[in-house]
Amino acid sequence: MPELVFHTGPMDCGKSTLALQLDHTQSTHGRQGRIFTSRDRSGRARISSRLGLETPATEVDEEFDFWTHVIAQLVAGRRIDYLVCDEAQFYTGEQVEQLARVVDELQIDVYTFGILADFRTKLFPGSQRLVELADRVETLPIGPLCWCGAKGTHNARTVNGLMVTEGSQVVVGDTGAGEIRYEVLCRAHHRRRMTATRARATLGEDPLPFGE
Ligand SMILES: Nc1ncnc2c1ncn2[C@@H]1O[C@H](COP(=O)(O)OP(=O)(O)O)[C@@H](O)[C@H]1O
Ligand SMILES: Cc1cn([C@H]2C[C@H](O)[C@@H](COP(=O)(O)O)O2)c(=O)[nH]c1=O
Repeated sequence: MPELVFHTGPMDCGKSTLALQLDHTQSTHGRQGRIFTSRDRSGRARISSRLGLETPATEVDEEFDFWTHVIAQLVAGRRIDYLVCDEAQFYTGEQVEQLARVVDELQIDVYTFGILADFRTKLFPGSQRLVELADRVETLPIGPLCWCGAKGTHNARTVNGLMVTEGSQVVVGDTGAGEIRYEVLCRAHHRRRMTATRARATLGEDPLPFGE
């Protein structure tokens, strides 16, 4: 049975890497896929992984229609067995519904990848619709750690080093350096706005995971 699968986890847990691995495995076994992304960090229409792998992808903007796109390819005589869809948190609810229709009516597997929630812990619309419609939601097994050593579960946004809880839902960025950056924290430290920088300033150079 074809499936709509949502692979999710916080930033930097290996989603894009898994998307590329999945495409590689499927294509080396003779299956024909199509690759999509939306607002990749690289600034180009590509799936790019922090491990260094990348591959061209079709950019999904707000106007993009998966159903029309796939039908056009099939009508032109091209075969499609599966779709790989990265940064799916940025898709609209309607686009996720189109993906579900592609699975149900065209018997095409759809593998989606994206973060669940934004820096305010609110679900992205695309992710919410995927949780509602997917046949399976898979959480990646390995993820980043909070500075305290606990499992990193929540995405924090920092502006000039300070964690913020207001602003646009979408600001493309990375977990490395930069004026606006992201840091994955455990829930307790996200709730207390205790980033690694703040922990160092408050608790000393080598903060222990207790008593802040
Ligand atoms: N040099 C490296 N060697 C091994 N793993 C790495 C290296 N650089 C990054 N990673 C791993 O790559 C993963 C991030 O991959 P990526 O696919 O970009 O994540 P996501 O799409 O979830 O943001 C992390 O698990 C990180 O530990
Ligand atoms: C938390 C959060 C993230 N984003 C952006 C930042 C990145 O460009 C992507 C996530 O990419 P990754 O491959 O999972 O690392 O989402 C955002 O726009 N708003 C947010 O709140």
